[in-house]
Amino acid sequence: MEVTLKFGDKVTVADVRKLPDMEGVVFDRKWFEKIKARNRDMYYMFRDLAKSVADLEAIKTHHLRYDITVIPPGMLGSEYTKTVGHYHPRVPGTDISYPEIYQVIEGSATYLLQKVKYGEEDIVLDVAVITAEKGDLVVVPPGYGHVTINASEKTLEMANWVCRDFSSVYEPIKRLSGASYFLLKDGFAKNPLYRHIPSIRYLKPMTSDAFGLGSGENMYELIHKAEKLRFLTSPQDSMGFLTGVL
Ligand SMILES: O=P(O)(O)OC[C@H]1O[C@](O)(CO)[C@@H](O)[C@@H]1O
Repeated sequence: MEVTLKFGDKVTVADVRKLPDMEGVVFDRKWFEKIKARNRDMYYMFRDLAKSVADLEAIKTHHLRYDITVIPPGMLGSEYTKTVGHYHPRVPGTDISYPEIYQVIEGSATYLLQKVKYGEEDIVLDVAVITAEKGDLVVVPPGYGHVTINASEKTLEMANWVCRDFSSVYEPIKRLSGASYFLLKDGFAKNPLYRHIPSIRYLKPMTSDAFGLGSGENMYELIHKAEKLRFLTSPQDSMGFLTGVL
């Protein structure tokens, strides 16, 4: 059965990540092998949303994309449900990778952000964990891979703005069977396949006023102040801001 979202006047059909898509990134492998054939839905991605034709034009002109992702609560065996996780490629002609910004619309999200040594993805230089609630914002700065975990009992609905000109990079996280930490019922557990993992830095999310939004205002509205999203498409011009977000 199709899962849909009405945004503006348009109804969008979800891209669905199913349990077999989590192959290789789940902590509890025994559980995964037993259950993967069930092919159950894990999360729903509604990509490239816009409230009007004019907004979509503006979004495309600024090389942006606005997505909503819905992650129902649940367990992957002993691990909390999560996204597969990925990195972003570098902006052409630079050594800076594309950043991203998330906002929680409903529920609670645990964002795990990790920076690895260039060319040695099993050596982690920094790990930050940010728990965000409704209205909170989290910027994924250049150089950080990210996984979103729903460690709550409610459905998580979150939005992201990101540059529309690239595809995410999945291979390093898949090859290492997940991110550097897994969130289990009794806390974070290190992924033994990484050679070096630092302790987690627990950080706070940004609030909407950091981007000139009203309290709890949806960051979709930033399309009407698109200069505030320029750091997503030309991060090399906003490194002062981006190096200070974590
Ligand atoms: O690509 P993954 O790791 O499954 O994560 C999905 C999320 O990433 C995005 O592609 C944005 O980075 C969203 O559409 C979605 O929230």
